[in-house]
Amino acid sequence: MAVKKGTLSIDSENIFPIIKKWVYSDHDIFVRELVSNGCDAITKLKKLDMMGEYELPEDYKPKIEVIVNPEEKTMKFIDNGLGMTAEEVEEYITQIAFSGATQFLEKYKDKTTDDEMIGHFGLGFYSAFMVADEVQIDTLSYKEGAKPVHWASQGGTEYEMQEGNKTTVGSEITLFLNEDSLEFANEYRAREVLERYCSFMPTEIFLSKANAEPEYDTIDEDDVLDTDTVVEHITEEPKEGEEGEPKKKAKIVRRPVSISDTHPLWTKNPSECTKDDYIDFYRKVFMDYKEPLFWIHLNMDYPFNLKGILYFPKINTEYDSIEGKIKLYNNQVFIADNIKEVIPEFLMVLKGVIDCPDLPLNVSRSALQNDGFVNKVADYISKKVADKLNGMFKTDRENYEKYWDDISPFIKFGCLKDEKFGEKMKNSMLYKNLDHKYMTLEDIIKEAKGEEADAAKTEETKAEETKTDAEESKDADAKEEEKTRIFYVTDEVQQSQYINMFKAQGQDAIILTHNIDSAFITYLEQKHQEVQFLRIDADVHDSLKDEVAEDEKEEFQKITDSLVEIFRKELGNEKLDVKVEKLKDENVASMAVLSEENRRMQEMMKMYGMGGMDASMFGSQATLVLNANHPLVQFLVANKDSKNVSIICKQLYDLAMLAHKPLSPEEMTAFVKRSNDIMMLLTK
Ligand SMILES: Nc1ncnc2c1ncn2[C@@H]1O[C@H](COP(=O)(O)OP(=O)(O)OP(=O)(O)O)[C@@H](O)[C@H]1O
Repeated sequence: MAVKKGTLSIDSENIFPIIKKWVYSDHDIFVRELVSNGCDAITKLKKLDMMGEYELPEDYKPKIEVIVNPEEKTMKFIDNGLGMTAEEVEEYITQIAFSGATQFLEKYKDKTTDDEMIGHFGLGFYSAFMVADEVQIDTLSYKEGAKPVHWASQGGTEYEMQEGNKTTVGSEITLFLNEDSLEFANEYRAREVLERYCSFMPTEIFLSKANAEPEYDTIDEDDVLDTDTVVEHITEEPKEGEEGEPKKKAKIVRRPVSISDTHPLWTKNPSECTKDDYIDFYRKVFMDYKEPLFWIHLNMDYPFNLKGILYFPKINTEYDSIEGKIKLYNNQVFIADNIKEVIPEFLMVLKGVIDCPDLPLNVSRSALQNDGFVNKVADYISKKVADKLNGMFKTDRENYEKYWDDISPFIKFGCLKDEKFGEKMKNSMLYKNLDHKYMTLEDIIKEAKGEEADAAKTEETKAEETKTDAEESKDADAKEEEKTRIFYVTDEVQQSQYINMFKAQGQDAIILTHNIDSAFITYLEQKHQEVQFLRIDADVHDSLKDEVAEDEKEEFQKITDSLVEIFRKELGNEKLDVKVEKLKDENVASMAVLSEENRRMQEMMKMYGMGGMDASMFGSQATLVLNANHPLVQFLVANKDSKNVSIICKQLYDLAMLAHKPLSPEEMTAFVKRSNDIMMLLTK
């Protein structure tokens, strides 16, 4: 064939995505593109064989070789696929964005059922020019009588093509790396990139360094395979003092190890995979020594093709980063990690692999976002996750409860982020109560209603007889609006005093200690208008106190007024909120409550960095609750002029606050000193 010169032609319709692709991609993706072209070429050749258009040699072993040569600054990609004729090179390579895959599929679409081709866009090959000054192709087509072709281009719009000297069917692409990209001629760097993109490609991939000294292994003679190259047979005599026959060994050229696992676990039928398979795969892919809690094997053919495995990792502490990793593949070719357009955001805390050949991944990410198909995929994934969790809730409650603390932050995040997921999960959400028993919201509402009814009953029966009709209908309206109050604990240690009081009265609360819970509580209140959540120190629950009898009310008011006055004076705070109650728990002299509304407001201010502002602008500080049943409080009422009044008031106040929130350093210092003073009194 005579030397032929020409000009690269550009299919202008497709130029736009090319530019985007250049802008959006990492430089090392050329490796993925060239290896996947080789895979495609092999797939095509196998198809031709299946269809009787070509006969593969008996010993055909599909493979891609990648050879780096640091001295010559080159990188080669060699495949034994179908190769190209000169016409094909011209058509597929020189016309950028005229993909041979589309034509191939078009031509054979009725004869082959599945579309396993990776490339569709006709752009990948040119990514080589991101790292190479010159690219050469040496190729020999499978077609009878085809002549080898040598093609070279220096990245401009010009190329040169002539007859080549390749003798085996397939293609060899040589990149003459540019000065900025010499790293890719380094074997370790090349391996790193290959492992990143090509670990699960459907063809075996072997990396080597040109002119490297061969490496050898010595193995038992019995283990030698036909494919091994034996360089020496060795007879090992038993060591001195050891009995036995001499051992027959063989020194062989080290067997090449493929970079790719051509049948990754996700491509298998879930019924064929064992627990160990899943765990091994997890460890290998995510380098995580911890065992995942459980997993979901996604396997869908219709209406789109999607396979994958999602793992729920163990999250040890609240401080562990809960960022997961979802690797996205397209026909076993790695595309990217954590593509948030495809994978619902809340699933990003999981680890896993998803292979979806139908995704339009060669377009820009912003286009993905609004793609209806992509949204469907995301919906499918989150539906599957919800199904799995609901299934566990119903049929494997024991394990579900065991995992709950680990998985609940993620599930709650999912509910907040994804309306449909929240809807699907709503009956499988668990809440831990004070006895660390897991309950559903329905159970809790029932329980809370029962408790409220009990507490109110005694009062009602007393007042019932004296009620007029008008009063009764008013009561009914109020009840309509009355919400079921659910108390919760955010810190079991800090709030232990309240917990004890609750427990003593057989009152329950739920434990919500994760960061996400405050947002989740608001979400629950929106979804369940009939309930209201109150932190355990937000109010004195009716069941914790005795009612003041009608005939004692006047006297009680007097006591209250005098206590308010004493405390305000002794603590030097005219605005101090003081409330007097007859608490059932006789061990509690004082406690603090902060209304739920005020506390949420203060927390919000803190979150938005407004901590320095005066909290009282948004509501009062905590209210001091004094137990009128407690002797210390009774002492104060009876002995207003005692010299110990001040010390008792301050100590009661600090003790109440201590169980409610951490004291400031100054408050703590004063508290410790005062405690010592009190002990000194005992010595007198
Ligand atoms: N190693 C190869 N063996 C045989 N044909 C090849 C090889 N590399 C490229 N081709 C041909 O050149 C065409 C263009 O390749 P290119 O990588 O530019 O695009 P693509 O693989 O079709 O699509 P994508 O942009 O998605 O990679 C291919 O469709 C194929 O027909």
